[in-house]
Amino acid sequence: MERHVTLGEFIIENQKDFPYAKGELSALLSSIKLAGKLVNQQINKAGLAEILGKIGKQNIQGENQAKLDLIANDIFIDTFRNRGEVCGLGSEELEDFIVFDDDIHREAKYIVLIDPLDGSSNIDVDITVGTIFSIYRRISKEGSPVTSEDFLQPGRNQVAAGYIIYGTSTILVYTSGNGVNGFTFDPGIGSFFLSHPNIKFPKKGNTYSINEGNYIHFPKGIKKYIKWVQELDENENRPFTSRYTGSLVADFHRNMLLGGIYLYPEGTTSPHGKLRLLYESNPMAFLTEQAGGKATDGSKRILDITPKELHQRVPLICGNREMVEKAEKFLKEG
Ligand SMILES: O=P(O)(O)OC[C@H]1O[C@](O)(COP(=O)(O)O)[C@@H](O)[C@@H]1O
Ligand SMILES: [Mg+2]
Ligand SMILES: [Mg+2]
Repeated sequence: MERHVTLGEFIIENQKDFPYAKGELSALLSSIKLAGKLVNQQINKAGLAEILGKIGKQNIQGENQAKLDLIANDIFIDTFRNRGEVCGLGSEELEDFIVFDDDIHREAKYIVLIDPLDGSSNIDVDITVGTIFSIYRRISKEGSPVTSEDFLQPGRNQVAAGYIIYGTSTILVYTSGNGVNGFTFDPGIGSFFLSHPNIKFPKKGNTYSINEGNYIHFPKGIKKYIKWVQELDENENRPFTSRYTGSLVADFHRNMLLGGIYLYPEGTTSPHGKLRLLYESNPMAFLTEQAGGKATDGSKRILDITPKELHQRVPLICGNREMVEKAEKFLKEG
């Protein structure tokens, strides 16, 4: 019988990829695995536990926070606070960075940025949502105060990134710079098992994911790209298929497995698009590149953008390399 590898075993087995590793990154990935299980449990019973709906308050982005946004946020903060791998955290649901300033955490090496619940508009209608995470090694010396510089590193410095998708099944997908792997949660056993080894974008894709409801606000190049994907050309498998769920994690996961492109461009009403660089675009860009795809803001590599603030937004175009380059070409021509 084929041996099913658990996520825990896989993390330990792959620790050897990190010459300086003393196990903290492995422990941190295990903390994320634990928090993911706790969030999954809440989501699965959301309709029964009166944790659907909004809390009647807005987060720093001006979005009405869902109860599950905060529940997921608290689960991750408590998990990191109770374990010693993280010295600082940034979250979509928190106005500012959190620094865990106590004897244990002050010596910790890692900074984590999270989108505790991605696709919040889909929570109450039972459509797939997710959690997105991004991990950096701090720049400041262990034991010294954590600075904003530790948080505002370019995406290319990420040591690991991934997401947990709470869909038909719950899957944790991550990279630590050595390919992308996916692990499916078996609720009967309570463990994640390797189900999607070494994920790569298929050679060709023919799915595009964009909120066409914003069409009038899009730059000319994006409007032209949408027209182009909808034209008939059997050689190029066009027209492409449109798929957009309103959950970045869900659209990204599908496009990475089946081939496709996700676009959230800038627009007249949102000059920098909607998605946040630190806890949405950077982790997805790291995964994209590790799976053989491309991720840009329309011209610049996402991972080379130097962040200026925690909730900074950037346009995101990511997916099959060929498809992204086509969109960039239309944008350049304008
Ligand atoms: O409704 P819109 O404007 O198309 O935005 C949908 C996009 O916004 C997001 O919901 C933003 O993420 P949050 O739900 O974490 O705020 C993405 O998941 C999704 O792709
Ligand atoms: Mg999000
Ligand atoms: Mg969110």
